[in-house]
Amino acid sequence: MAVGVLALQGSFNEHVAALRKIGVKGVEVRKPEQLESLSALIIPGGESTTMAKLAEYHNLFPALRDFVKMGKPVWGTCAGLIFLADKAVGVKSGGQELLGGLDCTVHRNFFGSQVYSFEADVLVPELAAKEGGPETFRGVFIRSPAILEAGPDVEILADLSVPSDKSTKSVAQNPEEKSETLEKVIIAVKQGNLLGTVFHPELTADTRWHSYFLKMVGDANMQNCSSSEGVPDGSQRPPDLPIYQ
Ligand SMILES: NC(=O)CC[C@H](N)C(=O)O
Repeated sequence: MAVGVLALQGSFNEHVAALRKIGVKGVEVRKPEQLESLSALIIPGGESTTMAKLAEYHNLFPALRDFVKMGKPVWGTCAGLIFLADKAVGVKSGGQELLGGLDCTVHRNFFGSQVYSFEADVLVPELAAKEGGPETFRGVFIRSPAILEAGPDVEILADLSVPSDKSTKSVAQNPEEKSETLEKVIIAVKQGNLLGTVFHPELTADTRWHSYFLKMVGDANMQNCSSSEGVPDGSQRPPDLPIYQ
């Protein structure tokens, strides 16, 4: 199985390293034709405006959009999630091109600028159920977006309570702070074969999100095999799944 990692800018090396830890080779993608042989793609965090400009420069938009439309699994982390969303607010003047596909509206810098980056333990029951380990995951939020709205087909995997005045400073300085006026913002979603996390699993030692995505890829491959003509026989077996450690 070949999993691509969009390698225009941002934390693509860290995703490749996380994949290697779970026995999967990540292929750095910089050209449209490289997508043809891939079964899945990770779009890393970084800076979504820059990523869009580079994708435009390398003529990647048509091939990336086709990849999403074909139903191949795609996981966007942070800037990658913004890129994958249908709609983004809080963007630079003049807007920015999005890949689209994920039926969400994201706020590009919901928590504020770099100084308001923070870490917090987030409860992700789905991840714990499928991958085991602790119920929480250490979320690294760097100039993080948040998902403001999600469409009816979007499954919410995790949310985070933040002060309802969106006082980014207090979230950043004390994410565990108890306040009476909290509101929940969505921070991880799944829509069919698309996965989005506003935080950076590739910057932690916990590879459960990568394993979770790889299972989505395995399931998608199985579906492709069983929906192909005839009764599956030995020759139609899905590609071998990665070795989980
Ligand atoms: N860490 C990140 O990926 C930050 C994303 C950033 N808010 C953007 O606009 O792209």
